[in-house]
Amino acid sequence: MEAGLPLPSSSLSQLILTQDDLKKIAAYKAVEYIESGMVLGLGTGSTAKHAVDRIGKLLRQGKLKTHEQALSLGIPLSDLDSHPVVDLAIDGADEVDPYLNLVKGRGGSLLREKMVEGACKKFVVIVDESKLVNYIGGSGLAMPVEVIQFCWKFTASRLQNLFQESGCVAKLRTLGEKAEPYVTDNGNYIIDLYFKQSIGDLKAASDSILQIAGVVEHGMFIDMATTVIVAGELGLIVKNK
Ligand SMILES: O=C[C@H](O)[C@H](O)[C@H](O)COP(=O)(O)O
Repeated sequence: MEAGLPLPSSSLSQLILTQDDLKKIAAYKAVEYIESGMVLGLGTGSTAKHAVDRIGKLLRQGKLKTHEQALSLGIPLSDLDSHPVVDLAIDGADEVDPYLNLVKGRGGSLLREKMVEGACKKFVVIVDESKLVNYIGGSGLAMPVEVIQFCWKFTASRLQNLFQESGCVAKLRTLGEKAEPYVTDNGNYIIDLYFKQSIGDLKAASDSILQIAGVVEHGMFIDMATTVIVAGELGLIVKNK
């Protein structure tokens, strides 16, 4: 589907939609939350990309206005040093649980996103319905932990031991045939944790992970999302905290 604007929810079931179409529909819906002059936090990934494209287009059309010089897409860039309070962040996620807790970072970005999204007044998450899980880790896919390179095997083993009861397996994230370690935009490695069962209390799990020296940050975004927009075959669902 060539989506210009998202279709009304009732129309979605009459079309064959790809996963990328659903991501675009969720992203365009989130852009409706933006007002001129807001300080925005924009994430990375295939879903957030649609939101960034849409914002760029609206700026170029003059439908959203800013007071600053436009950069490549017409979106002026800043950082938390200059704008410590962000009005609205829009970003994708890898998992969303029923309480709107998230897993992020399967694309390699979690630390900077957590800093920005932790500083925002509203955090709107955009996902297609494949991202919904019953519990964090429930997809069977990775929960990433960013660690410093020094003695990463030691850190990985401590992480795995922490969640032994949940059948945790910790793996260094690698790239390509040579299996070179993936290096984050902060120069760190990522240890991906795979769980066979729920890890239970997420806050307690978070605290335990962060207490390990060598851990920089993890990909659980607990109690941070204020709204989650889910696009599925049957339409759009907006879940609010
Ligand atoms: O590491 C990447 C970010 O956390 C992304 O927001 C997350 O992986 C979701 O990406 P996508 O929208 O491509 O599924």
